[in-house]
Amino acid sequence: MVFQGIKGIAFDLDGTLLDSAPDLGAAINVMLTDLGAEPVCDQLSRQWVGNGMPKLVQRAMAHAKLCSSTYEQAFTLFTDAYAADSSSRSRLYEGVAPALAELHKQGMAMALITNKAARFLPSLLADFDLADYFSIVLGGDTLQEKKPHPLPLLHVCQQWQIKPSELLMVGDSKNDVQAGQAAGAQTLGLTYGYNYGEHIALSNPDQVADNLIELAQQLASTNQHV
Ligand SMILES: O=C(O)COP(=O)(O)O
Ligand SMILES: [Mg+2]
Repeated sequence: MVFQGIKGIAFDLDGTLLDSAPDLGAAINVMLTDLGAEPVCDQLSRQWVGNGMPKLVQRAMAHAKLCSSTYEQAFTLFTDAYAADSSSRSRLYEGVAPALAELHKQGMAMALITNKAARFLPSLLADFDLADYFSIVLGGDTLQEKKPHPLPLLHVCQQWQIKPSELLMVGDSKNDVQAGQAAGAQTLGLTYGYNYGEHIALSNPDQVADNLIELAQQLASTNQHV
């Protein structure tokens, strides 16, 4: 990896730190079956994740050919089901826990920038022991814009008083890479998450990796922190 001068890291959540698609898919299936549609498999619904919960519900409804006039009801069914259980089927990806612990030990500033609705974040971060790592947590509905817009990343840079070029955006989706590129940040794309079935290399991040295991060691040797 060739990252230089990194003073802070912004991590994406779904598909990057947390394999949350099984719980998202289960809640989607509650919504679909309650509205009289067939449930879908996890492999399909994970391709709908990435642009926030309203888009996830809309993509599921379009697939099931449900009338858009039932959207409000569908959204409530989905969010109620996800609020009831957002973590029992989800798992941290391999290497995430040791990488975050090592970066934290190094004193690296870390933020979470997800497109997931903010109300679901406190319990998820607690359930997976992530809450202490992030000095800033932004959901998809925290600010006026969400990824791929650069605003959340620029907000983090402003809070930390660092230049965008000193921020590393780490994510699994083209939304993360595009937000990073638009902000002027450095970008790391992960190969294992949810990217609409596309390889993350097609979005041209500065680097591509299969996991986070080596990130902490490499940043420790080449960078200073805020
Ligand atoms: O909620 C989504 O659509 C995706 O969330 P993410 O930004 O953490 O990948
Ligand atoms: Mg993601």
